[in-house]
Amino acid sequence: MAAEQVFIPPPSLSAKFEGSFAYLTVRDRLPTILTKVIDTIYRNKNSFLEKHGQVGVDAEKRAISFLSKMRNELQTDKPLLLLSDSAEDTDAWNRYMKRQQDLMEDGQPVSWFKSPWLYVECYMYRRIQEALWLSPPICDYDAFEEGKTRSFFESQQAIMSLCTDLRTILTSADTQNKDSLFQPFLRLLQVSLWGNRCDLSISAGQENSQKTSPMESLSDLRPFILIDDSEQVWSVLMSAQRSGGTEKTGVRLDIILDNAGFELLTDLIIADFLVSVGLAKEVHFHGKSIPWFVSDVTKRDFNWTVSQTTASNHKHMSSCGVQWKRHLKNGTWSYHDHRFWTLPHEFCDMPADAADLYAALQGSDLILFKGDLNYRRLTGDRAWEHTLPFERALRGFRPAPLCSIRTLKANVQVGLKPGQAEKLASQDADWMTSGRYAVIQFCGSKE
Ligand SMILES: O=P(O)(O)OC[C@@]1(O)O[C@H](CO)[C@@H](O)[C@@H]1O
Ligand SMILES: [Mn+2]
Repeated sequence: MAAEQVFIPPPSLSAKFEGSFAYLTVRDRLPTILTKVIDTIYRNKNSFLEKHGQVGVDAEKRAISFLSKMRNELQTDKPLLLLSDSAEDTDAWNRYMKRQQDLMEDGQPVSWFKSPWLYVECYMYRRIQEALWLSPPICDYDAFEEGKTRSFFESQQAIMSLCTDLRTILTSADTQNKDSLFQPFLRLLQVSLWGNRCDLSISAGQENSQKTSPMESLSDLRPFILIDDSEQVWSVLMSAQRSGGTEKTGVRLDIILDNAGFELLTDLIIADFLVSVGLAKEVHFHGKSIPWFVSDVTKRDFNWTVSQTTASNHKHMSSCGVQWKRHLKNGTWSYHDHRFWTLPHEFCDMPADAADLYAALQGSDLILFKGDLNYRRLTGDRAWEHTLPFERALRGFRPAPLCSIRTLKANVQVGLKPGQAEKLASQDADWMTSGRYAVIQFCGSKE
């Protein structure tokens, strides 16, 4: 194979690089998150007692002992351990550890500070789940639920104004003149983008809800969008219109969800808009099968959010909720939670390691990937040159036209113009990790 065809990607971000964002995350933020999980389980002792009797209290102690042991391993950079629960993905996790072990230099064991950041961070959340699965009868306890529901309740004003905006847009929408829908589309896409700032992992669980209506701040936030491929997303939506003909027009849209709370509302809002005006004929939502990165959406969060919205005494919120329940009931909307979304793999591994999911996504016309962790997995969480084209960083992960909708909270970013990163770094040292900047970054289907 000619030399230029051998494409060796740069190293994975890792805590082995002292002082790096990965290092600070593994040293400080992950132990903080883990301690909050332990405290939450401890505070729920009485409810476990009421619900399960003494076995519930024994289970609480058992889970806390597993988690405290893991925290010590993390803080003293011990080797990662094979998973010992017998879940559907246990073998996949343990095979992945072997893969990572084979990549370690000098035969060092895989460990918290020496292995790739993406791997060890995902591994921590899966070990939290292992601690609960090994502690019946509290196996299905979600230690992050309080934070996720609080984020929903404390974003009520923003949610109400967003639902009101949607009803206003739909009341005045001229669905026969699709071009007239471009501006509302742009606004709702940016609302969904900025909804990604409300994530409880970057805040290590600190309250991080949306207080004001995002619609009013879009123009102020516009300069912070470093890449804006909204028009390319729009042209994918319009192409389905032109080939619409007589049958039901609109794309099949897949949204790879990120955070519960306000961000999930923004995703449901734009999905409802696209279906209601005929730009999408079906929407597949993809969430997580276990609690993940503190605030990521699980099936329970998804269903709870739709029900809460429906039950609201705010008329526009409740009418949105009623409509969303209708979409779910008639199959226009569907929810999926494939295991791959809570594995540590880079997305370029999906064709080999989750061929069924990759094949399913190939049936999509447009895939929206929400958030920072999805961006890290799309690009492999590697120290790429900032000007590398996005499709190169995807390394063959091209199931369908896709777009990352992401606020920057980790130091990986590609597809920038020459000089753009240098200018940003001169203005704002932590431009890649503060969440102040964002991208709407598109990659079309393979030529
Ligand atoms: O995917 P999200 O919710 O936008 O962000 C996830 C995140 O907060 O967690 C990791 C840091 O702990 C980073 O990927 C990112 O900062
Ligand atoms: Mn998240």
